[in-house]
Amino acid sequence: MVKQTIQIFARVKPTVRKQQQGIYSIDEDEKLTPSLEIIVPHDLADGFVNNKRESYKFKFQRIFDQGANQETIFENIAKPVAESVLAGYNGTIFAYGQTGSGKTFTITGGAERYSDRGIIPRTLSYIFEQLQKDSSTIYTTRISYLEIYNECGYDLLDPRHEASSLEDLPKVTVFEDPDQNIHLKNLSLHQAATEEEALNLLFLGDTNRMIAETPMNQASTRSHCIFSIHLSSKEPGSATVRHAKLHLVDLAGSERVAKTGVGGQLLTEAKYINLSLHYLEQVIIALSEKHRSHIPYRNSMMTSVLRDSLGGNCMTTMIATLSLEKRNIDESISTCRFAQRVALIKNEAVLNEEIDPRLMIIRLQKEIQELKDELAIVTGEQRTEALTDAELLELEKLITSFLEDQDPESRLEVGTDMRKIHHCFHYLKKLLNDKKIHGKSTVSSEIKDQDCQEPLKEEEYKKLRDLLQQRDNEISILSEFNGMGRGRRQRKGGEEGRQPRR
Ligand SMILES: Nc1ncnc2c1ncn2[C@@H]1O[C@H](COP(=O)(O)OP(=O)(O)OP(=O)(O)O)[C@@H](O)[C@H]1O
Repeated sequence: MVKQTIQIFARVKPTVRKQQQGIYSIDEDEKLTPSLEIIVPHDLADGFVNNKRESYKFKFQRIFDQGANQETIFENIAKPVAESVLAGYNGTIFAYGQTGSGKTFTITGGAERYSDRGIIPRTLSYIFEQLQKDSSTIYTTRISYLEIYNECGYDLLDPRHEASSLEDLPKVTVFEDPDQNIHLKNLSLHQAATEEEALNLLFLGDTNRMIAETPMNQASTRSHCIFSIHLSSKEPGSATVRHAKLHLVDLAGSERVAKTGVGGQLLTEAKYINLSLHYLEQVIIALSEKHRSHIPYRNSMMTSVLRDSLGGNCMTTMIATLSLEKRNIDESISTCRFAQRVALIKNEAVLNEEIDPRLMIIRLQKEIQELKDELAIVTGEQRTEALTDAELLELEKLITSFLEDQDPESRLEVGTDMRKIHHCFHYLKKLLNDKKIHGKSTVSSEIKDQDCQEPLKEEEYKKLRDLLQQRDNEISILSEFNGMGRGRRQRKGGEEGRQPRR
């Protein structure tokens, strides 16, 4: 588990007019936590005598001044997050700032020059480069692109997007499972095997993105957009799969409604944007306060979707985009204040590992087969097939000789092969039934008969002994009679040294 507070960075958009200089300064002396000082010009102060503060200082992990290019932003902000995603952790990078401050430029990039590519295309490029290098792991990359417009979710990769108006498209809805995991219904996931495929999905989504114009920004995006890269990885032969999500979030502008000077549809949009940003702020405030048990994630779609990114299982980074011009001072201070609160939020990122049940079954089946093979080696038998006719015949011969063996200690040796043991029982049962039903003479019945003859043998033995005694007597008489007393044999009881004739 990695415990980390949300990392906050500031990026200052290049100003057009030189006169804007002197509004802010960056203190790089404090190397570890540089600070940004915003100076409120005197002419903005209310009235002749006032107690208004003249400057505000805010600390950030790093502050990127006007000269910072897209490569620097990627290397310092996005690359470390992409690396943790490759290692199996969830990551989020979100850009927050007023309209026209450079959120889209930072997250997606500018369309004019290749070097203006933003965090999304550079991250895709970096991730696919790393995946290609690592041949020891199997990776699957899927992309989703969600737009939240007026508090409704839309799938920017829905192929019907171009043909249908926004209202006719199925809305993406949020639902929570019993384990409080958030799922998005109607949001498609597209597999991308290469960087090119992933970039095509980004371009498709950007084309479908809701664009409206306001007097303040001629190409101002009026919706929140979440480009997500879902990365699954597994080692060959392993049933453990790692899942990591990287959300790259371009929030709608945070300017105040009054300042935009819009009405009608655009006013409605601005209200929704302000409301959802207000709910985001509520969540941030609740999270930054200690001992708050309830966090109002459910108030808006955006906070529900970003639930894990805010105070959950995620490594999150915020980029405060600032357009530090005189007229934007208030907005810039407000953006920085928001960032300071965000910096207090602690996240706990864990490795998202799970056992794939499909792979687990395959692994267990393999294990069973291995055990069967092992057992077969131990018993010397192939246990998976039915016994052959030859094996059955052999076994029956073995049973017959066992039954015929008069030695009470004799054993029927069939090994540990359960098929043979079962067959022995069946065969014995069959023999007994045959005897009972048909009175057939069987090996066992013959043995029984032999057992019954035992007393007869004893009788015969007695008879023979008597006969021998009689013969002995006769010989003695004859010897005496013929004067052959020397040849007379000495016998105890007339039986010693003689074997009865059978
Ligand atoms: N760092 C930068 N370098 C050069 N041009 C920039 C930079 N940041 C922003 N711009 C330019 O400023 C204009 C407004 O920027 P962008 O559209 O990114 O703002 P935004 O914050 O996304 O606005 P909105 O909230 O309306 O979506 C664009 O023309 C963009 O190319």
